[in-house]
Order: sequence, then C-alpha cells, then structure tokens
Amino acid sequence: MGSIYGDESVVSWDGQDSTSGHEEKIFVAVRLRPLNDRELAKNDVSDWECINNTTIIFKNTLHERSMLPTAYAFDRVFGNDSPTKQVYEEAAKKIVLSVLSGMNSTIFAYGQTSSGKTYTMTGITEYTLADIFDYISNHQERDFILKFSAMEIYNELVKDLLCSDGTPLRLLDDPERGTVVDKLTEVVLRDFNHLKELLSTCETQRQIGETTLNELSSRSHQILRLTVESEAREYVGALNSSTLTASVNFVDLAGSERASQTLSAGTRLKEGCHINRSLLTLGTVIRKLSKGRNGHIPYRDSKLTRILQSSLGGNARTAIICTMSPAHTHLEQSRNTLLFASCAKQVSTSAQVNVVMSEKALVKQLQRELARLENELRNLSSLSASGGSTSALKEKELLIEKMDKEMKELIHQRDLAQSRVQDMLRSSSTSKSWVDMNNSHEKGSWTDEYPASEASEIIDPLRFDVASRTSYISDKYEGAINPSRIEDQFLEHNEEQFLSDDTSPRLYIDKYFGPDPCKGWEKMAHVTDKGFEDNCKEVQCIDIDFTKSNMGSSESSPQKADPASGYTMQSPCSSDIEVSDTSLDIPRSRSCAAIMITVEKSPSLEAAKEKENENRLQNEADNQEKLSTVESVEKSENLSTKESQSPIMNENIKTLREDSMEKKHEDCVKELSEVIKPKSTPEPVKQVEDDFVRMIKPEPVKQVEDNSVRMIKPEPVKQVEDNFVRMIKPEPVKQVEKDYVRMNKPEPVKQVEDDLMTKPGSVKQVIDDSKEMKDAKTPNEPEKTADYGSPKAEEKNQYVSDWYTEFERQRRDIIELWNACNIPLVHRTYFFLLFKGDPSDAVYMEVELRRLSFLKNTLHGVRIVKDDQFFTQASSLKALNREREMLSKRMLKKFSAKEREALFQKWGIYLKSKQRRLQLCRRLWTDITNMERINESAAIVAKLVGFKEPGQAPKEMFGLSYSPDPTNLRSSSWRHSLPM
Ligand SMILES: Nc1ncnc2c1ncn2[C@@H]1O[C@H](COP(=O)(O)OP(=O)(O)OP(=O)(O)O)[C@@H](O)[C@H]1O
Repeated sequence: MGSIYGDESVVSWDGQDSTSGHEEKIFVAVRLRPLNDRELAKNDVSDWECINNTTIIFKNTLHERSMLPTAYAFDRVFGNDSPTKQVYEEAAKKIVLSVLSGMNSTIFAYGQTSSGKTYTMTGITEYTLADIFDYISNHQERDFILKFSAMEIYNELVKDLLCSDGTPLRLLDDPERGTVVDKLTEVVLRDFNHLKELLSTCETQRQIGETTLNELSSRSHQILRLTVESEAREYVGALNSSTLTASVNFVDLAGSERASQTLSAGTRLKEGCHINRSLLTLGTVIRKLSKGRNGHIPYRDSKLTRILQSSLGGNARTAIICTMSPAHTHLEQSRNTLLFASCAKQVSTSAQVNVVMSEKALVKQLQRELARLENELRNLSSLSASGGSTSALKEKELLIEKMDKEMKELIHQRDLAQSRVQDMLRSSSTSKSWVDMNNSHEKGSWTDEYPASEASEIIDPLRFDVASRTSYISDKYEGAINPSRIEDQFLEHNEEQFLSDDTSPRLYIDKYFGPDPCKGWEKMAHVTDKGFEDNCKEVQCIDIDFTKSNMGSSESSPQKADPASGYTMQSPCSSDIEVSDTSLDIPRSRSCAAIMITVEKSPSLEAAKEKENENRLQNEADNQEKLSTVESVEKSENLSTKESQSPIMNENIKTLREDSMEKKHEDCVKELSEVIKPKSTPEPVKQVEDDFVRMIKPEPVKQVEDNSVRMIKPEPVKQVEDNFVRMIKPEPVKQVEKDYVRMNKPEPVKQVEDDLMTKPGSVKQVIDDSKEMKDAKTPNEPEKTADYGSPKAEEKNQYVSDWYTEFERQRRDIIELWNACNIPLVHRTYFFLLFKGDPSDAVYMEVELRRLSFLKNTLHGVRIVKDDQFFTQASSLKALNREREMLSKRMLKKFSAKEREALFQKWGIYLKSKQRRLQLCRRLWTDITNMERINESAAIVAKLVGFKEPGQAPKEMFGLSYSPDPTNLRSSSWRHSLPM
C-alpha cells in the first residue's frame, strides 16, 4: 500500500519516485482460462500450459509442425486455476492504483472472443474500486472526489453507457487533454454502492450478442473511466494547496473473432468486421510502437486507439491482460494473442503525476516564476552590459583611442628628436664649415675655381630662396647654438616652409621613413648612412652659402657682385653648393657621423657612450684646430670694419668664443642620447613599431570589425558547424591515433625511464637504498648492521615503505584504468604479474599509467564525438567481449573438469547454468576493488594464455615486442586486440 506525504506529495505504490515522469514498459500478463463446457464436449484438448509465473508453453508440439515459438515469456502468466483476485493483485493492482498517485493508468483485456476478457475485467474493476474506496476510507486526511464515466465503441460509434438515448458522441481534440469524448456523462460517486449501480447500468447498456462461441459476447469495446481527485484536507483553500488528479481506464475490448468460427452473419458479421478492424488498428499501433516511434502511428485510424492514445505509448501507466482459450481449436487465435502480447511488451509509456494547483497557488507560483524570469533577464542585461559584445567593442575602441594618443605623442617626440638631431648636426657642421670656409676664404682659393655662372646654373632649378633660407638658417643656427629654442622654432615655423624645405623634419621623416612612420626605424637603418650623408651635405652647402653671403656683405653691397672675390650676392649663389661639396672637400662633421651611427644601428647605451667617448677624443683634436681658427677669425675681425659684420655672425662668433666646440658636441650627444634613449635599444623601437602597426594600420580596425562580425553575423554558426564537423570528422581520430601511437612508442618509456632513474630521489635511489638496507641487514657484516636502526636507516626504511604504499596506489589506479579503457585481459594479466613491488617496476607502472590516462581521456573524447572508428581500433568493449569468449573456449583445454567446477563454485556460477565458462570469463577482471578476485583473474588468464614466466617481462614489451608464448596465441586476433 502506498502512502501520502501531505500536500503536493504523491502516493507511491511501487517505491518509485513518481513525482517526475519515468519511462516504463507496458505490463503484459497472459491469463489462460479453463476449457469451457463446449470445448470439453467437443473433446478439445488444451494446447497451452503455464510452466512458471512468467512462461507459457505450447504443449502439443507433435501436432504443430510449424517453426513458431513454443514458449512465451511475459511479466506474468496465469494458468487456468488462477483466480481473478490473483490476476488483479499480481498484474493489475500496481498499475491501476497509480491513479491515487495522480498518474493516469489503463488496464486492457485483450483476447479472442470467449477467452474471458469480460470475466477478467469485471473482476479487476470491482477489486480496484473496492481498493480505492478502502484507501479513501483509510486516508481521511485527504479529500477525495471520484468521478465515473462509461462509454462503448460499437460499430465505430462512441456511445455513453450512462445515458440511455444511445446518441453517438463526438470526439474532440483538446490541446491539453488530448482526445476527449464530447458530452460524455461524468457522475460524481457518492459511495461504493453508487458505483455498483452505475456498473450495472453499463452492463445493461452494453451491446451484447450471442455468437456460437459466446452466448453473451460483447460486441463492443467498453471503456469505464474513474477519475480520482484528491487534496490534503489541511491545505484545502490554502495558498499552497494543490490537487492530484488522474483517471484509470478499464478497457474490455471486444473479442477478435473469425466469422467462420462464430458463424456470424448479418448484424453479428457487421459487428465482427468493425471489431476486427479496430483491433487490427490497435495491433498496428502496438506493433509500430514496439519498433520505436519512427514513422506514422495510426492512432486516428480507429476511435478506440484515438481515445486511448495516452495509454498506448503515452503518459498513462498501462497493463494489458491477454486472455486465452487453451483449446486446440483456437490455436491460431491464441498465437495471434501471444504475438500481440509480445509486441505490447516492447512498448513504453511515460507516466507523470498530474498536479492541479489551486487558483491562489497558481497565481502565487506564476508570480514566483515571473520574479525569477525578471531576475534572469536583469542578470542577462547586466551581464551583457559588463561583458557583452557592446562593452567589449567599446573597451577596444577606448584602448585604440588611448594607444592612438600614445602613438601620436611618440611620433611627435620622435619628430622632435629627429629635428634636434638635424639641427645639431647642421649647427655643428655649419660651425665647422663656416670656420673652414673662412679658412679657405682667407686662402682665397675656392671662388676662383668655381665661376658664378656655373654656380647659377646649378642653383636655379632648385628655386632657392636666399632670403628666406638665410633667415631660416640663421634662426636654426641660433637654435643649434641654443638647443632650448629648437622646439619653439619648429612649432613657430611656417608649415609651408617646412614642407618646401627639404631639411624639414617632416620631409625627412617622409623621405626616410615613408608615409608610415612605424617603418622608419628599420628603414632608417638602411638609408641613414647615405641619406644622412646627403642631408649633411645640404646643410653644409646652405651654411656655406649663408657664410658666403655674409662674408660678401662685409666687403660690398649685397646687390652687387664682386668679380674679384667671386661673390654673387644678386643671384642665388648656390652654385657654390657644388663647389663646397666637392672642391672644398669639407670633412663631414664627426659628431654628425657619430650621432647617425647611434641612431642607425640602435646600439645599446653603452655602445653609444663608447662612441661618444671616441668622438670626444676625436673632437678634442678637432676643436683644438677650430679654436685656433676662431682665434684667427677674431684676428680678422679686428682687421675688418665692425659694421660690415652681420649681427648673427657676431653672435656666432661670440658664442663660439664662449663655448668650445667640445662642449657643443657633448651637448649634442647628450641631448640626442636623452631624446632617443628610449628608442635606442632595439626592443622598445620594435615595440613602438608593433604597437603602432597594430594601432594605426587597418588591421586592428579590421580585427575589431571581424570580432564584432563574428559576434553578430551568422559566421559563428558556421564556425560552430565547422568545429563540430572537425570534431566528428575522422581528423581528430587521426590525430588521436597519432597521439596514441606517439604515446605507445618507446620514446616516452625512455623518457620516463630516464626521469625515474636519474632524478634525485628516483627509483634508482630507492633501489640503491633498499639494496643498502638489505646489505645492512646481513648478519655477517656487523659494521653495517650497526647502522641499521640508526636514524638514517629508519629514514630509509620509511622511504622504502612509502614507496610500497605508492606502489599499491599506482597499481590500483592502473587496474581501474584498465577497466575504464577496456584493456584486453591478457595485457592486464601480463602487466599485473610483472608488478612485483620492486621499485624497478616504477618505470613500467609510470608508462602504463600515462598511456592509460591518455587513452581514457581519448576514449572519453571519442565517445563524445561518437566516432566508433577509433574506438574499435583502440579498445572497444566489443573486442574485450571477443577476448572473453576466446578465453572461455580455452578453458576446456587448460583446466580439467574438476578444476573448472571448483572455479565455477568459487566464482558463484550455478553449476547447471548454461555457458558457465563464458560466465566465468565475463567476470574476470571485473571486480576491480577486490584484490583477491584480481589475483585470481590474473592467475586464470595467465594459465589460459600460458605465460611462461609472467613476472619476467622484458621492458621491450613497451614497444611492439609483446610475446606471451606465441605457441599459445595462434589466432592473430589476439595480438590485434592488444593495444600496443
Ligand atoms: N478464467 C475463467 N474461469 C472460468 N470461467 C471463465 C474464465 N474466463 C472466462 N470464463 C467463462 O467463459 C465465458 C466467456 O467469457 P467472457 O465473456 O468473459 O469472454 P470474452 O472474452 O469477454 O468474450 P467476448 O469477446 O465474446 O465478449 C464466460 O461464460 C465466462 O464465465
């Protein structure tokens, strides 16, 4: 008897958790009735016999030549002496009383005409109702409502058995309740007697006809329906009250019949046709369901199957009691019944508790559900706000913006640095050129060699603007002398002038770095040498020109040429560029060269300093010379009129007088080093370049775009599909195979061996220690014995003991993994016997553990992708079962009958059971927690396979040289089954 646990709980009749839907097969029982008087009168014989509770056999095999089965097994079979009460208790009660648990249930009586369906079903209905009423009276804590309805399907018309007008009822399809019989009378039962009255009404109403086989043959399918609603009394009207509601159907089918047997005609024949047709549909539904739910199930082909759809593979617990006549004359019908029963046995239903909540409870629950959903929605939105695609994009945009700013700043700094470099170089070169030029001028040599006409021809195409250039250069010159002004000059300087000026830092960048400044640093390394040399030359030329113009002015009006001196102040005198460049052979500023080397090769700071020192030494020598030159200029200054000197020149001379060239060079180098220091080492430059490329090139944007596209476009699906295809395609298997092969190759063994033998605290160490301990224990060597028991010896002892604990642990792991990976038993045995607990086993164990762990993971993966290809190749259950079969065959040869019997007894195998050897082999290596069983398994397999010296496994077996007595392994499949 079940129990009720209060509100929202259910009655459990069979110990199952009935609150959730569970799938179960239809319960099928067969009931054999006794031969009836008519059959006895005809001397009919009984063909069938129930040999136990579940099996019914065909007795008269002599009369039956067919190949049809002679024995049938069902959930329960009842012989002709079984009373209906027993049938109810053992085959129906559990199912029908599920109605009290809130689960729908149905009990069918199926069988040929006159086989005892009505007889059985009437009894079952009464017993059920009696039990239900009994239950209700014993459970006053619940409030029950019972409703009863009854219908029959006669000639494919649905009739209400509780209504006498005989009007056929319509079937309606309800989306929630399925097929319902429209306007079917439903009576609320007052008590058991009320029900009995109703049952009697039904009996009267039901179509009964006389046939030659049954005087009171039911000519219709009858469905009696009892609906049980229950509610815990203490919760009635409460907010959390709920009602269990379910129906039980008692279905007494019309009997299948053969017209020839029933000798029916007219009305009976017509009834028979309808009966057979609807039963045929029922049979088809059952047969189709028994083969799975593939394809169309013809529920709607008959009203019977349509009404009872929920009981046929639906959500009602179902039992079918097939009634049979044992008479030989009904053999064919009996066989059909058994065939139907066999099919029905394969059909599953999935019943669940129907809980109807009170309106208040429903509102409360809906409110709770609403709150939960709202909460989820909130979480989702906050999640998307914090980590969603929009925020990710925004974050990236911000990052890009930030990096963009940084890059701009870096570029700006670099520009400044370059400008400073140039200015310094120019000022340095100018000073030197200017001094040199003065020296040359003093010598009066260069203008003679290069006439003005030639110079003019060269300068014209350059459209050299002497005035602006002079002004600019003078400014820059000042800047070079006063580095603090450089930046201001660049900022203040006219943009156009910058662009037209090929000494402009911007053009310089364009020229040497290209439009993408990020490439500059590298490109610069290739072109600087020549480029900078050219640039320096230009600077020199300009300086020369400037110097020349100023020098000229000291002698005459700037508008007039002085043929004597060769000054051509009216026309651009850049012809002298060439002159200065070539004929004067002015040495390029060493400081310029040094600086460029620093930039060009991006050496380390130390290297730069080294070069700086080098330059300083060189410059010291140069400056000595320059200072003397300045002195000579000073001298000449005294000789010429003071007014003839330009203020700039005066300033220059003044500055040169105040600052030595060495100081200037030092300043240049120092400043340059400071400016370019962070970029002088290759890494930051590369980093800047990489960052820049990442930030300002189209790629990052593209990347962001791609990312966003990936997030919102259908491609992800494609990607997922691709991944999936990649997952389930043979490729991963191939990879897995490769990995597997790699794992099984001798290399890892070697590696593990090496590790274990060479590492400190290694196996070798343990072996040595244990040997040492063994030696220490030798009684013949007292001095060693003396050491035994000392702290050192105890430590060693502990060490060795730890090793054995570890050994046991590893061995257990391996055994577990063997089982998990379906490793062949022969392999297990060989290894198991190999492990003697010697520390040198560690190598084998470690390799085996690694291999198995890998295999287990792999198999796990393979199972996920359901790729049997690798699975079977690696270690499949199928292969293992094959191995067990083969081992079982060898038992005859390897074990005597006595030994086998002893083994069967030891392993709990019933001596009279079939396939005892196979049973035994199927148990080998299965109880992995029982070491005794494992030991026995190993011993049995070893004997079956014929290991000669199982403990003496060569380590080569880790390769492919596994050879456990080839004479005993004739079948190649044995070797094939080995995973190595
Ligand atoms: N197990 C049984 N023990 C004794 N008598 C039985 C048993 N089963 C059926 N009978 C008797 O056999 C006869 C036919 O039974 P019943 O009417 O139940 O058959 P049925 O299968 O319902 O037939 P139909 O399909 O024609 O209605 C009845 O007289 C009934 O009393």
